[in-house]
Amino acid sequence: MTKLSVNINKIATLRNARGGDRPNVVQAAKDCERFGAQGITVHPRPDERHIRYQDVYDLKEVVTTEFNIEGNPTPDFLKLVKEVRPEQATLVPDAPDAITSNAGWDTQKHEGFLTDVIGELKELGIRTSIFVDPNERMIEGAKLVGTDRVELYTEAYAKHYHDNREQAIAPYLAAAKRAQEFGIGLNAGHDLDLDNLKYLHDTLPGLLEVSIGHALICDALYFGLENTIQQYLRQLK
Ligand SMILES: CC(=O)[C@@H](O)[C@H](O)COP(=O)(O)O
Ligand SMILES: NCC(=O)COP(=O)(O)O
Repeated sequence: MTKLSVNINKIATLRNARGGDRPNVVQAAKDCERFGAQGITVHPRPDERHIRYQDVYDLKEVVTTEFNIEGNPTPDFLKLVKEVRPEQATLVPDAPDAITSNAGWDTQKHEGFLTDVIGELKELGIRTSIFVDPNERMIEGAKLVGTDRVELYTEAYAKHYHDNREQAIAPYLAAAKRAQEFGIGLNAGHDLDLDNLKYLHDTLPGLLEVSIGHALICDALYFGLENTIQQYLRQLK
C-alpha cells in the first residue's frame, strides 16, 4: 500500500499572505486526515516563509497519522526534529534561498555527515528518509549511511511524463529496484499530480509513501479539499 502524505506548506503560504490565521494550518491538517490522508508533511524552511517552526510544535499535538518533517539538517532543524519527534524525518539538501527543493543528496560525498545525523535520529526512534535523485550510485550511498528510506525526487519524472512516460520513469525504476535489493524503503515526491501519480504508483515496486503538496492544494481550489484528497487516494489503489 502506498500512503498519501499531504504536504501542507501551501496552506501556510496562504495564511502568511495576510499575517493572520486564515486558513488555520492545524485545522487544515486535521481536515486532511479526516478526508483520508494517511500522513501530514511539512517542510519548514529557515526563513519560515510558509510553515513556521511553531506550526511544527502545534501540529505535533494534533496529527494522528504519520507526521513527516522535511528539511535541511541544520542545527536549528535538528533541534526542532529532536524535540518534536515525528514518525519520519526526511533530510533534503536544499539551499536557504532555493525557491523549492531542487536536488537530492550526493550520498557518497556527504557519507560521514549523513551517517552521523541519521544515527542520531534513529536513536530517538525517528524513521529517516533522505531525498535523492534516481541514481543507483546515490542509492548505494544511501545504504552506506544507514537510512531507513529514500525519497526519490520526482521533478524530472513529472517534467517528462507527458513526452515519454516509459523513458521518464526508467531511472526511477532502476533506483527503486536497487533500493529494494538493499532493503531500503521507498518514498517519492515533488511535482506529483493527478496526471502522473497513477503511473508512478503502478510502475515502481514497493512504493511506500508519496508526499504531495503544490498540485494537490492547487486542485483543491477547484475540487475542494475532501474531493481532491479522495481523487489522489484513488490513484494509489
Ligand atoms: C522535498 C520536496 O520536494 C518538498 O518538500 C518540496 O520541496 C516542497 O517544498 P516547498 O513547499 O517549499 O516547495
Ligand atoms: N516531498 C515532496 C513534498 O512534500 C511535496 O512536494 P510538492 O508536491 O509540493 O512538489
